[in-house]
Amino acid sequence: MAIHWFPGHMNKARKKIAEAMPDIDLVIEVLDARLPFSSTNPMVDELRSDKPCIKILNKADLADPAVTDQWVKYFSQQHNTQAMPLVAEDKKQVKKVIQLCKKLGSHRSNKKLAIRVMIMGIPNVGKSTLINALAGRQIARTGNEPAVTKANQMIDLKNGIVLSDTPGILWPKFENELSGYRLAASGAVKDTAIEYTDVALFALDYLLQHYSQALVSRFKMKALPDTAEQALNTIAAKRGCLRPGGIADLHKASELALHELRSAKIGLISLETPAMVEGELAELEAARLAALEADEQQP
Ligand SMILES: Nc1nc2c(ncn2[C@@H]2O[C@H](COP(=O)(O)OP(=O)(O)OP(=O)(O)O)[C@@H](O)[C@H]2O)c(=O)[nH]1
Repeated sequence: MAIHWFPGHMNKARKKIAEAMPDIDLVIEVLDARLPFSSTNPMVDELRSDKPCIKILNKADLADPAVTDQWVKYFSQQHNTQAMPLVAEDKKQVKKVIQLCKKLGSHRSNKKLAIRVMIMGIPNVGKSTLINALAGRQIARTGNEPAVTKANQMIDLKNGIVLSDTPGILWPKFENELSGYRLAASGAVKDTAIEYTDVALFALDYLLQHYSQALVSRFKMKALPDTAEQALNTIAAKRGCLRPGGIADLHKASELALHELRSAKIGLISLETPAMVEGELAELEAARLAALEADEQQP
């Protein structure tokens, strides 16, 4: 089941979070380590205001560790923010999250009270998996389809932490077209949002630029393809994705390539770096200013 984020839904989610926030001591934002910028929603920082926040780069087992390090440094520079990579089912790592929650909540005047934590994030980043791991038992349902977390659960972990569940679900933002493609490539948004083959071509183009050796070796390519189209055709040929008459079945090859990307079979791949995202944001801002200027010059 997928959430369709109509403006009504968005306003309702936002209102619920805003109402719950005064009773929250600490926000945990769960991000996808492969695309920490595209899997965030700026509303998290807006709604938490000056409350401390732990940004969890979840699914770190699928991401490029060197790039994840860059993201941890990037987020750690933000106001009242700590960042850490995580594999949500790794008990040792989850213990560290609990310790960090307690440390950040130690400013509370009454130290006997449990720290009240809200877990926030877009669908499918691993919020429920993390909640279950923090609790040490099955509390929230998990699934690889977006939007299974149920509303309004208060969970006493009996370890000094009380979790407020749902109001934390936000929608991915699509202001930046590239973010939309990255979300689709990672499987975070339903494939129907953008044409499947387009997503695969986007991903292959990115892999050719940043992880070409991993791509060549996974699909046993004889030479580095010049273009994403060529790469997709090679994958179709190598993996027998053919239609009657020996024509390449590009839809099937796209499905296969994306599946292997998402399950890290091609390698540990991050879809964006802080430098890349900052460059894109600067370009967007320049385009916005140019459009404003052009508007002003209209008679
Ligand atoms: N590889 C990997 N997969 C993970 C990790 N954490 C969660 N997942 C998987 O990601 C999928 C989504 O996890 P959920 O915990 O259901 O995500 P959610 O954010 O609660 O999703 P909604 O309920 O839609 O808001 C599931 O298939 C999980 O098994 C992780 O650290 N690594």
